[in-house]
Amino acid sequence: MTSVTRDQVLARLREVGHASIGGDIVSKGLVSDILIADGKVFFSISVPSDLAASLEPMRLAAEKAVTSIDGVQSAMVALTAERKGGSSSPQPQRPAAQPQSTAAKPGVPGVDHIIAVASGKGGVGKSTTAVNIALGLQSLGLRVGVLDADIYGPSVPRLLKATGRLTPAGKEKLPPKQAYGLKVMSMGFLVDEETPMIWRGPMVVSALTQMLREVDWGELDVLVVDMPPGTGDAQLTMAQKVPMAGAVIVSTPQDLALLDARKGLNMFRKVDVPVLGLVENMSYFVCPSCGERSDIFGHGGAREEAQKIGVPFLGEVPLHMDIRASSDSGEPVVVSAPDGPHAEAYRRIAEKIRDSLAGIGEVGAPSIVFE
Ligand SMILES: Nc1ncnc2c1ncn2[C@@H]1O[C@H](COP(=O)(O)OP(=O)(O)OP(=O)(O)O)[C@@H](O)[C@H]1O
Repeated sequence: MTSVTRDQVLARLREVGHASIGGDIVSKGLVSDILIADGKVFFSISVPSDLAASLEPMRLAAEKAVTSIDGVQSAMVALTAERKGGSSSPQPQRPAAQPQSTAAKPGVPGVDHIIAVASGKGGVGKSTTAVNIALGLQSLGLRVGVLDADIYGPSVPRLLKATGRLTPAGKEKLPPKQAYGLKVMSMGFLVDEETPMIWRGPMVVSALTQMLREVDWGELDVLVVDMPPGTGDAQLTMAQKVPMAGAVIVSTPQDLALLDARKGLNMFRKVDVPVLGLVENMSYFVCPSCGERSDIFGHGGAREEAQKIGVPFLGEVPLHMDIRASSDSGEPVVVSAPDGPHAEAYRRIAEKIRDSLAGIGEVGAPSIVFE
């Protein structure tokens, strides 16, 4: 396959412009975050947010121009309001300064509720919790999708045994993969594992908005977004840009993790996304042979923390070999052992989430505009 270069991409993009920006997008310095991986090209065009809707034809023209380069299989282009240059991560717009448009565009047509599953730090079992909650919601009769927004280490493909690649084809919306009845989309389906991490940071917001808008999600009651771990700029920007109905924070009982979880909570509060509650993962350990329970991390911290800060406690999930083994083999415990106690724990959490979503309705979702 012919390898595509950044210069080729820029040369072709010099042919794309719009009267409202007064020239072509390259000369105006509007193109950033160019990522070329395996014949696929991703990049952002920075535009004033109030012009984003009218510049959609320009975005499509840019996509088409790049797709016509020999060796390019597909192009994904995002219009962003971020400035080119500066730090490697997108600069969050402070919520206080950000007007909430009353003429918000619908987030994802056909998707009733988007919920984020987040954690203050990595390795607390956020992705495992996200997929099991998604399956729990599905077992309650809801139509559910999973969007893996953890572009630094997408683990949903492995957790749901949904591997392989997806190739965007021109204007057609990308069909999500299917796993255990869930519709699934992950950056892992689009980008090579070797894609350097340094390229992924700036892509996080544009990649997510593309995965939301350019994937054929169909009709869904709930789309569960597995957020990247942490509470940095990328997460904050994402929480601002995705029209989320609510967030679920996953934490282990360790104090440190709880401090981190509090950061996660504050992040969503800053951008007016309701926190649906806290899940305590790896809450306690039950010895498989003797049945004795050990609170190895100091059990109960999340419940107390939830009470203290006034958010619902959604439930606890034990540290158990079966949860780990089923996750790691791509058969989450809710489907591999649906009658067991762990599946029951996730279903109970899912019930609480379903009930609080019913309370929020569509009216309560923040009106956040895609840029
Ligand atoms: N309740 C549990 N009991 C036993 N193992 C668990 C449990 N929850 C998660 N794990 C295991 O912990 C590891 C990390 O889980 P997972 O990938 O879900 O975490 P994460 O917070 O999403 O991590 P990262 O921040 O790296 O994306 C996995 O091997 C998973 O199987």
